[in-house]
Amino acid sequence: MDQATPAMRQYYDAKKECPDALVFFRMGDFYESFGDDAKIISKELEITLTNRGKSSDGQKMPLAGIPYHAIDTYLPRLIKKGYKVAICEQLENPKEAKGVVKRGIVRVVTPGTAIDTSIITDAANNYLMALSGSFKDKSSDGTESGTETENEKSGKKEKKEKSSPKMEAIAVETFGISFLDISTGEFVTAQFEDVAPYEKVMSEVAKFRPSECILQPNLLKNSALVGRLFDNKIKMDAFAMNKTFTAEVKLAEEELNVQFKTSTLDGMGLHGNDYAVLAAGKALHYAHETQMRDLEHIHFIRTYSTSDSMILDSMALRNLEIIKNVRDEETNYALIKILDKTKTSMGSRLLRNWLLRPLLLPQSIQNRLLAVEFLKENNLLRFDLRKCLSEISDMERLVSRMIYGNSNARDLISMRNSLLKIPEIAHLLDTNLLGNESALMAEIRDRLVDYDFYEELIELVTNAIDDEPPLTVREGKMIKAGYNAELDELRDAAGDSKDWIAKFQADERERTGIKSLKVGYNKVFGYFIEITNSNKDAVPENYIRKQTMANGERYFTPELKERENLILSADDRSIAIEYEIFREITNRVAEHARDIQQIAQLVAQTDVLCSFAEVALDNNYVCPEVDDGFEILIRDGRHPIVEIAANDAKTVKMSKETFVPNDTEMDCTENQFLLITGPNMAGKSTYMRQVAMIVIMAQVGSFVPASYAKIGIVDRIFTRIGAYDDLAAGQSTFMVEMVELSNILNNSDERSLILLDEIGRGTSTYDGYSIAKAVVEFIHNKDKKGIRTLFATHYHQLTALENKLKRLKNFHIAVLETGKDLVFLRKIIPGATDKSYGIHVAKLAGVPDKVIERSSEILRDLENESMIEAESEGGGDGKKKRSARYTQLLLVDPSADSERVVEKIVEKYVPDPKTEEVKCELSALDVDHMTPVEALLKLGEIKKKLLE
Ligand SMILES: Nc1ncnc2c1ncn2[C@@H]1O[C@H](COP(=O)(O)OP(=O)(O)OP(=O)(O)O)[C@@H](O)[C@H]1O
Repeated sequence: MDQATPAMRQYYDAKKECPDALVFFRMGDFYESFGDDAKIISKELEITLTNRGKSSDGQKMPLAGIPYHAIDTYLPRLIKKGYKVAICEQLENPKEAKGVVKRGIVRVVTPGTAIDTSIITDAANNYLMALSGSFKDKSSDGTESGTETENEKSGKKEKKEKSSPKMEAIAVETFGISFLDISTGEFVTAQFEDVAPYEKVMSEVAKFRPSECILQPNLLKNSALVGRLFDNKIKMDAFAMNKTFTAEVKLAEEELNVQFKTSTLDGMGLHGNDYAVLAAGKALHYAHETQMRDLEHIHFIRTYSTSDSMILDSMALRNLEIIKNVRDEETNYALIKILDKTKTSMGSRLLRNWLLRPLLLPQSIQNRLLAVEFLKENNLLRFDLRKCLSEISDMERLVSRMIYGNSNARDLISMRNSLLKIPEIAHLLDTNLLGNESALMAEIRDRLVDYDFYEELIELVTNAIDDEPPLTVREGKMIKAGYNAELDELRDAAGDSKDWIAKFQADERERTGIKSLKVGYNKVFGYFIEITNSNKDAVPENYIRKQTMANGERYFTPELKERENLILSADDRSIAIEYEIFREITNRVAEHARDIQQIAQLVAQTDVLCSFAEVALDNNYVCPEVDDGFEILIRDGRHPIVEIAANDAKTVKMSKETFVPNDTEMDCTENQFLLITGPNMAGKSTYMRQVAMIVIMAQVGSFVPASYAKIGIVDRIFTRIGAYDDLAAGQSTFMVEMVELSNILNNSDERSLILLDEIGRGTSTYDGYSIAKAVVEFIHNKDKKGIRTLFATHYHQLTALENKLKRLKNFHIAVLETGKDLVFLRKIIPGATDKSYGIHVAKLAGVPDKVIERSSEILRDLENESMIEAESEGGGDGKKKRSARYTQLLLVDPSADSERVVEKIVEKYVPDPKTEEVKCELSALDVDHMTPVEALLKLGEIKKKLLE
């Protein structure tokens, strides 16, 4: 290292300071990296690896360099792959004692702290997650391997949850979790106790979708937890715990107090919640460490609890396709995509937050619903509001960029234009709110009216910044004429200089007689006189050669050089002044960060509510009634996604059937447990999901796809749908099913809504059936009031339970057998069915005929042998009973609506005897051997027959 250049030494100093980061070292117009960093960068970015200088052991150093202006292209590629990058620049004080340019780390970029627009997407938050906790590892010797906890007795108690046996091996006793989005300033924290880590942590991860997680070191021993975080592509690292737990908590508390300018965290609901404090403190510390500046826009931390809103765990989010669809994990055909017609990124982010946290208080839900109703009814207002909203930029992120010093003059213009719209929105609301149509919209209006600071900012930016400023601050020409006297003088001088140059060119042409003589300028050579080769003989003696070209020479004169110095120093000076003014203005805006963030939230709310109104109109949704009761009444309910997908398919002329609406009637008395049977592909899962989605939409404050809906508050939705394994946690498909089931059985109560789809199908028929039956009985009898449950099954014998369990009702999805074909009616009707038509569906799916025929044969044998004995209730001949019940279900006793559908389908599909006869006659004709007259006579005969 002795032979290393000063630059190289500085590089290694930076590396020491940030050993886990790839260091990008600014050298002139390039960022360079050396050694192992260079090798990684060259490989990941596919750029050439060269060698430079010598390291301490005399070897050449690998070097990788990227042009500094290309950093925005290359950096995101590394960050998205999970790397941490330290950027080294020339520091403010450029000269060291011996005239060496001093460079050092100016910022560190990591996946969870990136603010660059090239890395993060507008419509989503970018969260850093911090996780602290103690856990008992009972899987080995039964000793606790977590941190010693002096404060375990303290803290807010979450709803106690029982962990499943498998989970106990890694049961967390207490943990703190914090999420920080430094691009918007959003900061939240929570503490949970006595929970199974998978469910709680993973459901928070599913909601916040952090890009990076810093963990208390002991948690890294929890391989199942780490495995799941890894599966979610989250960059993980341990945070430092250099002192005892108590001392670290104290430090975290101090850091938070300094940030929020408080002396105690009590007012923030953090008192005694040591793990939450530790997680929040570490997240904030990490943000400071990477950003290396004050983070004034983080001025508040919200302590939350999972019981503040409906609990939607990772399974519910996945199974109900709330944020992403199951097929390709994208937002297409996910509920969020259908509800999100927002005009601003802030609105889009808020909508996501609302959707992940449906409300529990009927009054708060009612407030949102009334606002949606008001906006839906006032078409002109909604149109005008949405027009205003579409002109508002992402104020949250703009103000953050100003705080980070990452903004440009265009950001100031965007901020000004956005602020200009605020009084317009307030005015629109004011003139349209005549009475008490919507308390929420009135509150938004009143709060918007209260702000007046922005008038001054609007004026400042309007007076100072050009309406179409350049992209980069250092290009100059962003400050308007007349704003700064010195700048105006310098610009005048530059203008004079232009005249001077023009005159100089004219004079020289005359003096030399060279008509093509030209005075030009470029960044490398400055001002020059260009003479073509054919005129070189006429060049005067006082011209000094500067550069040789292919077709001529470039010269300068002492006089031209003197003018050049004058012009360039004036340019430098004016750029410096412009930059100074720009900094002053962005600082002024940043001083109002807090107010701007609050305005941004009000704008976001207006945007989401307008979006709900728009969606309700477009899709014919209705306003649900929401109350504290236990009823769920839905008339003509539709699945919001399948309905849209069906319509989309129709518009592109793919044959997709029209969605068939269905009713739902649930309560905690007679219709607490709906046991749904029906053939494969009939629509059982779709129906169950649609009920849950309507409940979620209603509690979010959105209108719902139905003609009427009344929802008794649900505080948690449990789903057990579909089959998949969790190899990271060492669990088979059936094990996953049972772990989820145990979570449901242990933690559901009368306020829950449970969706169970084909419980027990992952094991032998006998085991599966036994489990399914026991589960039905358990849930039915669990709470005094009963738990609202939708249970789909192919174990038809379970339907006999209707006679035993008073709150259980059988329903089935009707189908119609027409000869060999099966028509899906998609209509749920009371009663049970006992056929799955699995072989029909297999045939539809293209399973070879041989297999289909053989399956039918086996099925016949099995039915004859009665492989699974029918429940003894009812007795009699199973087969006979089955077909009798089936016919009865289709043709007798369906609800009025069902009747209509059945009639329609029968009309369409059941063959008319007359038509059948004609068909037979037609197919028997040998047209090749008929004369035209015979054919015409036959046609007349057929026509007559049909008209009879
Ligand atoms: N009400 C409906 N209207 C129109 N199409 C529907 C309706 N319900 C379901 N479908 C269509 O039927 C398909 C199958 O539905 P679903 O998966 O709910 O059936 P299932 O009864 O749960 O089947 P399985 O028992 O095989 O799991 C859906 O993908 C959807 O396209």
